[in-house]
Amino acid sequence: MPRDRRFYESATALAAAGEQLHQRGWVPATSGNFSLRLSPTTAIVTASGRHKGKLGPDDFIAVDQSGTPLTDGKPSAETLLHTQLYARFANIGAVLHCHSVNSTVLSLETQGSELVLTGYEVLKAFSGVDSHNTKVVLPIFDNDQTISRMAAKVDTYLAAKPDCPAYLIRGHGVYCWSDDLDSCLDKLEAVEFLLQCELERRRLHPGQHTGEKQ
Ligand SMILES: CSC[C@@H](O)[C@@H](O)C(=O)COP(=O)(O)O
Ligand SMILES: [Zn+2]
Repeated sequence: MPRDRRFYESATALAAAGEQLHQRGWVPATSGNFSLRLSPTTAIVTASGRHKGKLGPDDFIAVDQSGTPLTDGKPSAETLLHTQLYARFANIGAVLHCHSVNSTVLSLETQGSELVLTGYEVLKAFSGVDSHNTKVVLPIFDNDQTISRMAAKVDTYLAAKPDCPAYLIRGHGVYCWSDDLDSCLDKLEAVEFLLQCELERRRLHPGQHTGEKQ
């Protein structure tokens, strides 16, 4: 597949997003991966092992829906976690994966398989949520170096709960998706804000784990 104008425009947009996310401390030490949909069945994803705050045009690979590379290079080790979202949700155009301190610590400190968020005005940043009184659930999947196995668990969950706004991987980070890159960045910012609020509450009330389902 040739790297066309759409490929390079997408690469440029993702590189700028990576710089911003790195400045916020959400993609330390080459962690994280990003993608944008190129067509109904293809996407551009970050190359594996690159520093996500210093991405250049050669640090991106086009892949098909099964994660097979269509251009030269090695796509992210977690490509399948991106392509499965494009396959499941025909309307989405962007996926961001980050390793913030908040998502890493909170997913480790939460014993159950779900983090329940309620009472926060910022929940309204998620589509379909119109009140702070709503309960929004972020599932937490156990980390697994076999990505296909983790992707299967994520897919089963999302098939049952298609309104899920994002998910956490225990001790690892967060995956977030949306219509386009700008709205995905906004959503990620909302998720990170809410995770920080939950962590602060736990610091204020140690022993009282709020927002946690066993
Ligand atoms: C630097 S450790 C993080 C990796 O193991 C992985 O979780 C990650 O997010 C980046 O992997 P990558 O293959 O570069 O997309
Ligand atoms: Zn990761």
